Parts: sequence; C-alpha cells; structure tokens
Amino acid sequence: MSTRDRDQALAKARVLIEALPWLKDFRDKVVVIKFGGNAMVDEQLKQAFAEDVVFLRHAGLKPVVVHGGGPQVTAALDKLGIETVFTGGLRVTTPEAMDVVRMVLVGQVQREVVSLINGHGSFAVGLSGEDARLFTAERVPAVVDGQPVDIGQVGEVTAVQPGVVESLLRDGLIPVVTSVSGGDDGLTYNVNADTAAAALAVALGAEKLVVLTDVEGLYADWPATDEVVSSLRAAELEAVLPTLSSGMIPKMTACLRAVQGGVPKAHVLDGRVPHSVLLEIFTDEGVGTEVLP
Ligand SMILES: Nc1ncnc2c1ncn2[C@@H]1O[C@H](COP(=O)(O)OP(=O)(O)O)[C@@H](O)[C@H]1O
Ligand SMILES: CC(=O)N[C@@H](CCC(=O)OP(=O)(O)O)C(=O)O
Repeated sequence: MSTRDRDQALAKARVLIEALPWLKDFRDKVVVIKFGGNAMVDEQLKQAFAEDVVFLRHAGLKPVVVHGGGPQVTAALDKLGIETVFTGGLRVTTPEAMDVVRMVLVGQVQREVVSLINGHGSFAVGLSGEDARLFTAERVPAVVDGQPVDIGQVGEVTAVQPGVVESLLRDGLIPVVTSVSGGDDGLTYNVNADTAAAALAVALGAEKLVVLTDVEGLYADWPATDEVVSSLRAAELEAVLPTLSSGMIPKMTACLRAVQGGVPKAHVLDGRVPHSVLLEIFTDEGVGTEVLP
C-alpha cells in the first residue's frame, strides 16, 4: 500500500470512528425527520435523503419521516386555476383546496417518498394523520399582528395516537407520515407538516427532531443578513418567534413545541446539502440551527 493509499484509508476509518459515540447514543432511539417540500426538488438530493434514512435504520436507529409538499400542492392548485394564499406561513385552505391538498400530499408526495426509500429495501410504509386516527386536528386561525385571521380548513394537532407508528417501528419499518388529519367534526384538515412532525416527535418520545428545509438554518436578521443562528434555547426562541416571517413561523414554533414537550433537541438543517441528516447525526460538523430546551 502506498503512503497516499494508506492516508486515504486512515481518513475513511477516522470518519467511521467519529460516528462511534453517536452510534452508541442513538441506538434504538426514535428520530423524527421532517422532509420539506422545498428540500425535495432535486432528484439527487431526494436519493441522498433516502440513503440517509435507510442508513439510520441499518445503524440501529428508528427513523420516522414526516413529509411536506407545499410547493407541489401550489403547483397542482395553479394547474386547476385555484389561487394560493399563505397567511402567517399557513395555506388558506378552502374546501375545494382541501381536496387538492389531500390528493397531492397523500396520493402523490407520500407515495414518492415511500418508493424512494423502498429503492433500498422493504422498509417504508405510508400513513396519513387520518390512518388509525394518528392525529386529531382542530380548526385554528392564523395569527397576524397578534390578531386571529380565519384561514379555512387548517388545523392544529390536538391529539396523537402514536400506536400505529410504534407498531411499524417495532417491526423494523420506516413510517412515512403525511400531515393531513381528521377532526372530531368529521372534516379533513390541512395541518402544516412541521407542526405534525413536532407533535409526533413529542408523542413518540423522540430523541431528536430534524427539520430539513431550503435555507441554511434560522437567519438572525432575515432578509437583511444571512448569518445563521447556530444554537438557541427555548426561552430565546420564544422571544424571537414574533419577529419571524413566512414558513419560518410554523417551523420554529414546531421546534419550540418539540423541546418544550420533552424532545432533547430539535434541529433545522439545509436540505440542499446532500446527506445533511447523516452529517448532523453522526459527525461533529455543526450545521444548521439547533434548539435546546
Ligand atoms: N429568519 C428566517 N430564517 C430563515 N428563513 C426564513 C426566515 N424567515 C423567513 N424565512 C423563509 O422561510 C422559508 C422556509 O420555510 P418553507 O418555505 O415553509 O420551507 P419548507 O418547505 O422546507 O417547510 C425560507 O426559504 C425563507 O424564505
Ligand atoms: C396549513 C399548511 O400550510 N399546510 C401545508 C402542508 C404541507 C407542508 O407543510 O409542506 P412544506 O413542509 O413543504 O411547507 C400546505 O398546504 O402547504
């Protein structure tokens, strides 16, 4: 073996050894990963995401995927000539739009994520919040400048029955969850996927919530600067929440609820970086924004 070959082999071994403490810590632990619609635009990135999830499963963790699909819903609504309006980071959802949301998220995006993961084995099983009443949702208004604004069939998760997800995990499977949920009133609700991921992470007693998105993390003073906040505590996040805009509102609220609900750490990561999930879980690379209790 030449010196160069040996150095390369050593570097590879170092990477594997760096993962050792994390492999020990995370063995048998549940990690909820929110795969955002904006992070699922590129074929190579989608493949890398599927590889990461399957890697986690083979490494002895219990990954649970909650997927988004906002951009995909907007594209379908556009085709049908239905206008898209977001208020406080949430889609204004008429009964007509609700049918499209469910069709696209459950029938298209969820199926795609399931088949991407199953390209690497027989692991992924798709579920929506309606299956076995995983989530119960209740209609909520958006809050704009402190005032409630009606946004239609949009719900918050008020109850989680995680049994169906726990059964799948016991069988070594990878649940792929869509946020669309049923209400006690018999209606179907459009639940933001970050919100659903946080509620599920809390109910499962997850070790970590990882939220993939299309920015590096939480920007300190967006859009004026792109300086990423690398770490913040729940109390600090609570203070900055009212200053946030658009999609970051449900995302950071979800991280806050997760850590307040007992999840030791929530992490917003750049889904445009290939294998960002693996890098976050198994290496010392400090990427994205972590939220601590
Ligand atoms: N302080 C902030 N830091 C980072 N991104 C922000 C901030 N405020 C608003 N944003 C916007 O939030 C977006 C992420 O939310 P969203 O589009 O809902 O993502 P996803 O589809 O991954 O859930 C970013 O692309 C950015 O445009
Ligand atoms: C109420 C609400 O806004 N629901 C979201 C659900 C999908 C989602 O959250 O997708 P991303 O994670 O890709 O943004 C929507 O209709 O777009």
